[in-house]
Amino acid sequence: MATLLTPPPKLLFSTDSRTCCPLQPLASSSSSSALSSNLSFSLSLPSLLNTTTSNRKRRWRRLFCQGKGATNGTAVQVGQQRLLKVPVPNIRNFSIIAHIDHGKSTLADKLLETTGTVQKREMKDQFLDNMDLERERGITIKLQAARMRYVCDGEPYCLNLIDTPGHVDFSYEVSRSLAACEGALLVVDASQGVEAQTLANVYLALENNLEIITVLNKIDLPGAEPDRVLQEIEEVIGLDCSNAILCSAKEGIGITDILNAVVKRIPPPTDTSQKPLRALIFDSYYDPYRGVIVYFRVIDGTVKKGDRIYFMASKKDYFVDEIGVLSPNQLEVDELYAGEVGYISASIRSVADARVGDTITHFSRKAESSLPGYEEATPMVFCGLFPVDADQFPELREALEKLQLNDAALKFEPETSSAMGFGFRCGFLGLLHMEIVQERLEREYNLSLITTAPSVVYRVNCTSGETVECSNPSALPEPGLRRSIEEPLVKIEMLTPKDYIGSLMELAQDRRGEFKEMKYIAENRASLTYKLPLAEMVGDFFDQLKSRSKGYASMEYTFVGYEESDLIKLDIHINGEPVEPLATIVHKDKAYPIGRALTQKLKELIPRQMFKVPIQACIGSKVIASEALSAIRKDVLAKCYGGDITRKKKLLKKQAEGKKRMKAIGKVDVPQEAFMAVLKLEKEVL
Ligand SMILES: Nc1nc2c(ncn2[C@@H]2O[C@H](COP(=O)(O)OP(=O)(O)OP(=O)(O)O)[C@@H](O)[C@H]2O)c(=O)[nH]1
Repeated sequence: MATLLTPPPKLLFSTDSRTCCPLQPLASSSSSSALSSNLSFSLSLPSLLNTTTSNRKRRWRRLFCQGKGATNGTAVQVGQQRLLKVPVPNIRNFSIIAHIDHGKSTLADKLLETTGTVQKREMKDQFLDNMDLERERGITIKLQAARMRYVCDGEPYCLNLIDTPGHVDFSYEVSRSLAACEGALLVVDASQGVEAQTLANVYLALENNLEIITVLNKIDLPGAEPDRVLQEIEEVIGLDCSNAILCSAKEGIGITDILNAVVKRIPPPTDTSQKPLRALIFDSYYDPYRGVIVYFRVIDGTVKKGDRIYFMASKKDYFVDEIGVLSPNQLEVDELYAGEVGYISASIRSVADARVGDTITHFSRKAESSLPGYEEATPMVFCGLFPVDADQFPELREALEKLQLNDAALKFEPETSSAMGFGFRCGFLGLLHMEIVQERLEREYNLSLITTAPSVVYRVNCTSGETVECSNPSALPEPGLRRSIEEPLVKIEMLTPKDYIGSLMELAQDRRGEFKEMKYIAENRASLTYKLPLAEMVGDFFDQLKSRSKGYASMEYTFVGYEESDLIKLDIHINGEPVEPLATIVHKDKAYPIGRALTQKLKELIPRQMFKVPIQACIGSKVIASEALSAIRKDVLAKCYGGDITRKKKLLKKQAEGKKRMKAIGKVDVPQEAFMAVLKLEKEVL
């Protein structure tokens, strides 16, 4: 067994990136059939390190046996370059763009399978969706890339596929991965047609001057209407659909047509290997053994192992420890050239140092300018995270620090709350990002958490002329110190069948939406555009949109800036004392209904005390809603049956005085369930 665990001969892999496809078993001739055979040796050392020992043994054994079989006569000539040359004109870099659930990941899987990049027995659904969470939710959260080999008209090609996340929260990542490509497959569900994110993603692709190949997916479904949907694409997006490809990713129909179209219609990268290095980072993740692994596309120049590289936005420099391609497992090579896609490991400590969109260049021969489009991650949605068990605070800190290594967009700072103890105020890109982080904390780090209602970042213009950003109502400057408050706004586009237009307009108007435009994009479908405060959207807007349209409407939003608004801080006082964790920033017009709902809910949830407890919603010192929790009363008259009335009055007076004293010194403990229930209510009402 020990022999099986010795590393495989490195010669099994070519070390020239231009010829970096793994060695192929040498069939009787070097014909294209040999070239198109499956990648038997697509394992790299790093990918093996990521597997369990028994898995590793099994994989080594397979590799070893295959290698042995090969040297025994039929297949591989180890050590000689018997490999496919892939010159730059034979490289195609493309991405798949689609609305959520239109079949992007399924199609990516089929492409990998058809090109033999992943063998059928290794195939599990959504191969590129690595995280458990992604598989369970059926959505792509992190980007993945894969290098495929395909022979078209006897000519071998290297196709680099970059899978993109489909959710609006990650549109920056989508835009960067598109910037790394020359073309894109636009996948549209033949039964559903154009949806909000189809449009948003197409616009991103057009901005990046990509060649777009239209693919109608799910034509196997009985409800598929390819002709109608093609017409819709032509009318709404303005793309010529005469050469659109009909496909069923599930049934494997039309997959070779797609691969041929990628080769024939998407232009190859331009060969700018002589220029100083410029490589665009389109993804990065943290590996506990090797530090950050950066996925990038070389735009100009070349990069090789041992080079000293420089990140132009983070201004940090590193030596390249390892460089390779993704096939889709990491496969080490010596050098990568302009036009190619690969990964680098350079002992980088945190993904924040190698952010998506940053440009890699050589330390000694820096490029004149960085690649355009880099943006810092700005969290848009904030919430407080508190451990249910206060002892878990250090674990929560550690878990957040670890997650942050892998997620440059996650921001957090410690927060203390009288009701919930020690916790963190965390910033996220959007609601899905927030849910993912919460779920990963609970699942991967075994923490049980209380989450406060999500809020947004307000800009407070103070009387001193200073502007402060505030995401926490309790940190809002006093009314006397602030001149105005600005809130973030988004432009939201909803695509809906015409039957639900009224109901969605009502929803947007209820949420302080400002109507912008309505257009019919097809006979039965309309697009509604509103300008809406982000704070109104972070609640249950998306759920409401789905339930009011029976699931048929879709939406997409973009941040459009800050605007001054009539916002106030709504405080909750219990027994005359303000309870900070229950304070919220709300629009003046909504303060009354929210105040009423909160006080009523608290009345139900706080246990009765020995004295009367007023529960009030206040704006500054003005009470706008009030409820009273009646006191638990001991029947002090029980024992004086038939007694004199003055005796009874005396007893009642004494009781009333006692209660008054109790009230003055009494403290009401608001139970944790009350906080949680109120936070839930806040999410619903806001
Ligand atoms: N009938 C049928 N179902 C399909 C086809 N392609 C995908 N599906 C199904 O559609 C659902 C969504 O597919 P995914 O590949 O996860 O969609 P996606 O676009 O990657 O979704 P996100 O990662 O969330 O953006 C899955 O249940 C697939 O099995 C197809 O050609 N025919």
